[in-house]
Amino acid sequence: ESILIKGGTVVNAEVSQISDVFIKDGLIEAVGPSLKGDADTRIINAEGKYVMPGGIDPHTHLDAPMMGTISIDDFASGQGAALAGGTTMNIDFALPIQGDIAKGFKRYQDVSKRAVMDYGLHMAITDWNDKVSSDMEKLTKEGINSFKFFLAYKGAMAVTDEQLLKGLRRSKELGALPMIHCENTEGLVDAQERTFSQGFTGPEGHYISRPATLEDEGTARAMYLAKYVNTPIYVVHVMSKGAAAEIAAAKLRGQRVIGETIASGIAAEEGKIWDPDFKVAAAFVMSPPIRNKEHQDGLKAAVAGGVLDIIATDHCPFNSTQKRMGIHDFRSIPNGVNGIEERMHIAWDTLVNTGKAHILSTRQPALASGIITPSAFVGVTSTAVAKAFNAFPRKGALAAGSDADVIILDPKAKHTISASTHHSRIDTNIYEGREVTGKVVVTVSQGKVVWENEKLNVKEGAGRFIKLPTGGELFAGLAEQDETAIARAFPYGVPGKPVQRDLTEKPSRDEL
Ligand SMILES: NC(=O)NCCC(=O)O
Ligand SMILES: [Zn+2]
Ligand SMILES: [Zn+2]
Repeated sequence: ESILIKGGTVVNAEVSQISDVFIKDGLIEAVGPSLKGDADTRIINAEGKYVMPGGIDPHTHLDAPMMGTISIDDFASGQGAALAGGTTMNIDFALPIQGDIAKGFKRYQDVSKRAVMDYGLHMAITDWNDKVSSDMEKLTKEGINSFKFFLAYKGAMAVTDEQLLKGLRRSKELGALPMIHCENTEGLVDAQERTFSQGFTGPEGHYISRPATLEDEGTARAMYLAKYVNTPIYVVHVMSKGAAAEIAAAKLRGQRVIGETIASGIAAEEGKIWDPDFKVAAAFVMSPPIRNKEHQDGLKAAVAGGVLDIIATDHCPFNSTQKRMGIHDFRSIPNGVNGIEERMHIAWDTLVNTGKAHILSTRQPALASGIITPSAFVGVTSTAVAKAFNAFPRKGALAAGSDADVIILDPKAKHTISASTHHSRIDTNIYEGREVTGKVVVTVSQGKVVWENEKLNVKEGAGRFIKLPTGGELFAGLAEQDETAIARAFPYGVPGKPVQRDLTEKPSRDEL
């Protein structure tokens, strides 16, 4: 089976130019001008459209057991939604079973059998003991190269600083990337109790009890601990401008930090969590919370300026019946919003659709209003993810030899996002009624057209588990030592050796 996409503007993270793309047997065979196919090649005309690597969403929770229920999209429905929105690979967060990561991995091997597109897995670490530590190594051999730590959800998934430090050290030893949900665990509990006792029991209580300061602190702390251990680190779902500023500061002091924001963080309508209709308000409950325009503008500027490297979704959908578990107490509303289908459109409409972007070549700090180019769009939605998790250039590139995960986006096509037409199983949509310009009209996954003419054509089980290797550029040249070792090497006395002192002489009473 082969496909020739002709005459589109082919966009990679570094460059875009009018070109053809020839796809054969699941791979990109050639990218260049005036390509010819085989006798039976299907030809798709892409003139006036953008041809881009399929999106990679590194932050999803499909079939995820959380807060006493399970997220409503499984691998089939969630990935179907992804493909309809131009995302051709996701990296999902596998969760342990009662702290046991080996058991958790087995569960995800099972539930992911329904996959309709390629996927990878991260593993969350919610407890610390010798078995977790040794199972981490086993999982890296199975194709997991990242471990997630939550500094929130006390009493459930949260880790202490002590556990985090051990986890950071072990991750580094294995060449695996630690990913952190950054909030101040104890501060949240304090704020939730105070908020609830003041009578804010509804969804707005969730927002009130998660001030940006607690996210900013968690972000700074996680990054300083990563600096201390001297490991690369990935900050998930940055939702506050202060947290983005902390990431900028860490990058400036030379840390290897990858900052991720999410579609809802930059573009969900602010204030909806105060809606008098519980169903509407509860749909917006996620952590850290969706913040106001000031934060959203700060996050967009951080993306445009290269402080935040990736736009993901944190797609963790719960139906309105599931959200009602917290009807009397916001602390019991399952946390999570939709986004896997909307991300590419929301990011394009929010960050590229200005007209001005097309004449600018790269991301520049000067674009502080949050405008990015089509190339930068590909960077933050696909290539940077592939690079962070060592899947590049198999994924995240339109180049000979890469997997044929390709999308065609029509920059003129408009559509209105709605729960009545989306492909996720969730019965609400936080972008309900929003019109976006720029639409993915064709999605090619593993060399096959799976989305065209508004129709999905997918097969359960077709998705492959992409094993992600450890190490790579993020770890290259990284000193093995943590900061105590660096201090030990300080050039006084004999470098690296404890100082020899005469300890026989006791101090006199007067000296004491
Ligand atoms: N973000 C959220 O509210 N739900 C999913 C779990 C997480 O990423 O914290
Ligand atoms: Zn999180
Ligand atoms: Zn998440």
